[in-house]
Amino acid sequence: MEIVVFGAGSLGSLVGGLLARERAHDVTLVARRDHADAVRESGLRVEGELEARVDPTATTDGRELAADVAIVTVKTADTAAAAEALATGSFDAVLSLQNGMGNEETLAGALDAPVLAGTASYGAIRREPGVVECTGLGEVVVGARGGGSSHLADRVGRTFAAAGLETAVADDMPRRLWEKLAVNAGINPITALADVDNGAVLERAAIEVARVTARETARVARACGVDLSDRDAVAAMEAVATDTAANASSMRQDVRAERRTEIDAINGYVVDRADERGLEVPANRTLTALVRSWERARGLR
Ligand SMILES: NC(=O)C1=CN([C@@H]2O[C@H](COP(=O)(O)OP(=O)(O)OC[C@H]3O[C@@H](n4cnc5c(N)ncnc54)[C@H](OP(=O)(O)O)[C@@H]3O)[C@@H](O)[C@H]2O)C=CC1
Ligand SMILES: CC(C)(CO)C(=O)C(=O)O
Repeated sequence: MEIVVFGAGSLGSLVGGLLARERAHDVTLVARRDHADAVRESGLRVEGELEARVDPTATTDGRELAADVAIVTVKTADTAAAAEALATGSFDAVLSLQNGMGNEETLAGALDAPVLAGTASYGAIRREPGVVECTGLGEVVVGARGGGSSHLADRVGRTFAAAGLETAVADDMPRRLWEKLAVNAGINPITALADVDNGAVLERAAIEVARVTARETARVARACGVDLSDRDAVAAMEAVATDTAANASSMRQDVRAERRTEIDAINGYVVDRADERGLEVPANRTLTALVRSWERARGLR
């Protein structure tokens, strides 16, 4: 398969690197200049939980590309710009592996190609130009963004699995996206604001905040017509906090690097959907306000 990875930073370099192993697929990374130059000069090194040395094509120009599938791995604030660039190209399918909500809608609004939904629970950090570390093994889940079966999702899922990525094809993507949202809503802002590893969310008072946040998210999901119980949302959040106990969440990494976070697409999304339906979500509202204050104070919004 010909595969474009748009936004090859941490996750995109890991997924693109794994797909390029043994030249299984023809992978093009769309990356920033330093990373693209390093990959062109010396290839891409995957280290950590998985190891590989691969030679994908690398470019800084995401316009007018063509491939079987484009995988979008930019941060949520960059999705609209990614969609605009991808709209100049030609793809059989476009797949978002981003966290947060609204990415698929943004992509679908700008693109003629069908847009698939996805989640990734692999952990990745781009350590230096040309080098990405896999900080945790996980799974990629792909499926039709509205739920149901999809031949395209089956094809993309088979491609990922054949390249050795742990992959599932799901017919309940709306529920899975809301469950992942509950996980990120519970873990990310707490770890970012308290500057702690994911495992600390399970301790003392933090766990109550994380549980309430996940429950509120599940209630809003149900109001949006998605069958996610409070119990499943809390269980998913606690399982991920346990499995990734030693990880620094992506929002904590953003705060440490003084970058704008994905709060708008995570807790902020829960607040917006709750407001539309007259629901109270005080934990999500408080966490959103705190992270936004931090961003505002640094001129990031
Ligand atoms: N990292 C992880 O372990 C996981 C991440 N995710 C999700 O995946 C998404 C990506 O996260 P992550 O990989 O950590 O983020 P990164 O910031 O590491 O990667 C995104 C990369 O895309 C680059 N980029 C943005 N726009 C363009 C463009 N137009 N052309 C070329 N490059 C571009 C960014 O550059 P710049 O920074 O200069 O803008 C950055 O290098 C997020 O939604 C995150 O929540 C999900 C699961 C795990
Ligand atoms: C699953 C989790 C919480 C892992 O750190 C994540 O998705 C993130 O950090 O954004």
